Amino acid sequence: VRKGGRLPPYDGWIPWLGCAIKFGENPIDFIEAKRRQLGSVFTLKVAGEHITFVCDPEDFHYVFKSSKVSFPKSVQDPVNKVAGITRKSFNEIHTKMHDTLKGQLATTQLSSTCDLLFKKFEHFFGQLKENVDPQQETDLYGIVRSIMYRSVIHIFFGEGSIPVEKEEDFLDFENHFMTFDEQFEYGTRLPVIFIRKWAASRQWLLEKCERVVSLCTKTMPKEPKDKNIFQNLLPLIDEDNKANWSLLTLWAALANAIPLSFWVLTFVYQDKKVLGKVQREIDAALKDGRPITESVLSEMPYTLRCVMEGIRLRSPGMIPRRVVEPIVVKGYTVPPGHMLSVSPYWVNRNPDIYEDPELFNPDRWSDWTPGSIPETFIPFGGGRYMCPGRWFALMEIHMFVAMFFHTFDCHLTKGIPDFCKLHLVGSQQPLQNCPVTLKPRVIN
Ligand code: HEM
Repeated sequence: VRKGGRLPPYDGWIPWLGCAIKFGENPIDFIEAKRRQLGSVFTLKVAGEHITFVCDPEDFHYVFKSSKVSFPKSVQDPVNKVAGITRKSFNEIHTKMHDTLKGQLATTQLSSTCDLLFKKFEHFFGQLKENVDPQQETDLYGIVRSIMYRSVIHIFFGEGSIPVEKEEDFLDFENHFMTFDEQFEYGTRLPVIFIRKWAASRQWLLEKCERVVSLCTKTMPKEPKDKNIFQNLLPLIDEDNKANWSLLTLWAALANAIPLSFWVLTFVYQDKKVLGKVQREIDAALKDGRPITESVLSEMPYTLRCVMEGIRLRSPGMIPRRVVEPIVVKGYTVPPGHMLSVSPYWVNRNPDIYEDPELFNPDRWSDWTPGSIPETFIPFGGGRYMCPGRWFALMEIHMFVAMFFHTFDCHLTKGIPDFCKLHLVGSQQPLQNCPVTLKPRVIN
């Protein structure tokens, strides 16, 4: 600890509440306004929590690499509140769960998952192509959810685990999952009495997850290679928390990847030059109706650059770690108990890193090597507990948008919707529907 132990400058002078009211109105913009006012290290006092932000990329290692901060301690209480995982279960198995999932979704293991995902996407894209009415407006985000939810559920938990094939079952799932997801952050903080609808949806989902656990247990194959993703995790989990862990895994697998797939589609459809380049690349790679494999994906590098650029523009508002020992950043001492945080959303808009940062410009990724993640690109977090699903996420979004651009001509009748700045956890959601007209493409 530095002599004198100066605390970072702070905002939030109202006892206990701090700056919670102003912060709550628009947390994302509030962070940037305070950075401009207070400098690159500052603390927000928000309803009993001290959140210290570090904004200079050269300081990110304090958040991701230091032994003086803890990932488990930053999430164990929120995880208990939203998914009901007990502290004991969390502390005992979290690291094993993380490592097993990371192993299964590592780049070297993705090839069979990629083939399976293609089959699911092909099935649902086929259905959509048959039923689409070019005269009728439809909501693009709804379409993305309908294909992605169903496919990812099959991949993670097995076919029929959560009934989503029939339209009415799917709509039930969609409704409850969206409520759970939209109020996820409130769920980490507020007593259930203030978020009854959210609590009811969580209960509904937990009941479905009980069924997932029971089915995955009953149908457990002997060979690891024949197991679905959750079946590989199941033996690690104590009996009482199996459904809760399955809910958390399901949420993690869907919550970011789906809005991001949607944003990539909207950004590209709004830019005719980019769209033309993407479609030429995809049409060449998918000639003769080839199935999409990892190797075929690698023939569509420009499309992957569009994915990276979409992720850049809609990255999570905040990634926290709990300080467990005093840590000195730029001469300020951040005491134990604070959340030490970075904002991927804002670092991705840092003009020193990205020229003209608000512009959707896939070419800025021209020198990037797929399979690596630049140090300052932190939408997946960083360090020991960086998102274990990142390679799967990039693969699924890449494949999904490629199939979409290949299959449909799409016109956004009202342009790109605004995005919600109310949440800090995860990628931003669209604020309005996104009406589009869709037409199957005729490829010469
Ligand atoms: C583009 C989409 C995605 C983004 C932006 C994203 C982002 C993140 C972030 C920021 C974290 C916290 C990391 C940290 O604190 O350093 C995280 C954790 C996690 N992500 Fe992702 N994620 C995405 C997709 C996925 C997918 C598809 C899966 C599942 C296959 C997944 C599974 C997880 C899990 C299980 C954790 C918790 C890790 C732990 O508790 O140790 N994510 N993700």
